[in-house]
Amino acid sequence: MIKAGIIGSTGYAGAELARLLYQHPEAEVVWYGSRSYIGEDFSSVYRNLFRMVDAKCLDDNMEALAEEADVIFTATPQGFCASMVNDNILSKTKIIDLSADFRIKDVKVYEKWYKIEHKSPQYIPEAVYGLCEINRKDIPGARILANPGCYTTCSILTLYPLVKEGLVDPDTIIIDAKSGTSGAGRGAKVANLFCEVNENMKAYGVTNHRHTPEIEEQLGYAAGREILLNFTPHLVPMNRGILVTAYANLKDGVTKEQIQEAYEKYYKDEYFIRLLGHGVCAETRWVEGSNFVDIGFQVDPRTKRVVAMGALDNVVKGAAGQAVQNMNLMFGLLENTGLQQLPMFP
Ligand SMILES: NC(=O)C1=CN([C@@H]2O[C@H](COP(=O)(O)OP(=O)(O)OC[C@H]3O[C@@H](n4cnc5c(N)ncnc54)[C@H](OP(=O)(O)O)[C@@H]3O)[C@@H](O)[C@H]2O)C=CC1
Ligand SMILES: CC(=O)N[C@@H](CCC(=O)OP(=O)(O)O)C(=O)O
Repeated sequence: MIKAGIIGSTGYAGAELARLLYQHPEAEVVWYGSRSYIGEDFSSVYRNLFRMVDAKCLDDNMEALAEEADVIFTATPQGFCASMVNDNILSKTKIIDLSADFRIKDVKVYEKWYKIEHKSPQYIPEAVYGLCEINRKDIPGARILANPGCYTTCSILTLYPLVKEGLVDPDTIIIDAKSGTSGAGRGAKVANLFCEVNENMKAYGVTNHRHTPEIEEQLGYAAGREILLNFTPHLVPMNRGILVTAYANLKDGVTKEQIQEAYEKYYKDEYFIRLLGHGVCAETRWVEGSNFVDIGFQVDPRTKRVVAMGALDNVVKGAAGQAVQNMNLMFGLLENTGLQQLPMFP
């Protein structure tokens, strides 16, 4: 059994990790880390796991946890993992970080967009960006695994084959994305109060959302050069779900058949990517609670653009599910072990 510790287990991403790992046949949680609930029953905070999890919340002492765990998940705010990681911890355990601390290779870019000083830039070069469908071969050997963001996972997977195959002009990409409110975490914030979110929709982070450089970096690797794009997130009154609608100019003569072929080339054998085909719109309700990403597209012959659409559950494939998928790869398990939950509906 893989012994797993969760730092930040009482947040939305951490609690989803607890749910998924409870159902995982090859892993057990040995540490439910928290900051505000130390000493309280984990299942009194998350009663969906009442009578399932019989454990008290512990602190966030990663040194002590490293003695017990084969892998530590840090489902904590930006900056926490980078401020804690050290050689001693890494000599004893692996880290899967759900924050952005090790996602961006250029520390100056991280510090500019996140507006915090990176406390351990020496570990950035070795960290592996854990977008399994694209970086699978690098994941098994990782000591520090940077789990991609929720918007970024959906945006990159939706556009990757089109950029990699040179079917679109990468300088024309516009990503319009929507997220359910759990994407903002459990911490109390006025902007996330019921009356602020319910019956409302709004864009935020326009031209400056911190996921922009992460998407640009990864799609830049696919394009073979630096790219700039527009990414506009929106908050919508749902609990879970990310929907990406991405636009790009097609290169001359590119057909919908070529686009379909590109998606199939990269994803036809991917368990977690469901290709919907031309003319089918991805919907968040069909992936809720699962680790699936649904991708559809439509070519507009009038404007010579493609509109590509992706949907995922932000706390599953966008966070905890992808983190477990990465753990499976790091420990030599089948990638979908413990991750075969079907989407729930209604
Ligand atoms: N929510 C989502 O959809 C996604 C989240 N992520 C990332 O996952 C991480 C966690 O996000 P999320 O679960 O939404 O956040 P939450 O605010 O819901 O939870 C944060 C967790 O971290 C703990 N925590 C808060 N501040 C500190 C601190 N200073 N030191 C140590 N622990 C602290 C909290 O403890 P306590 O509850 O005890 O106060 C809680 O367990 C973030 O980096 C986020 O960017 C990534 C993809 C998607
Ligand atoms: C709805 C909402 O507020 N979403 C968060 C992003 C989700 C997240 O947790 O960020 P990472 O994926 O980078 O870890 C935001 O826009 O800041």
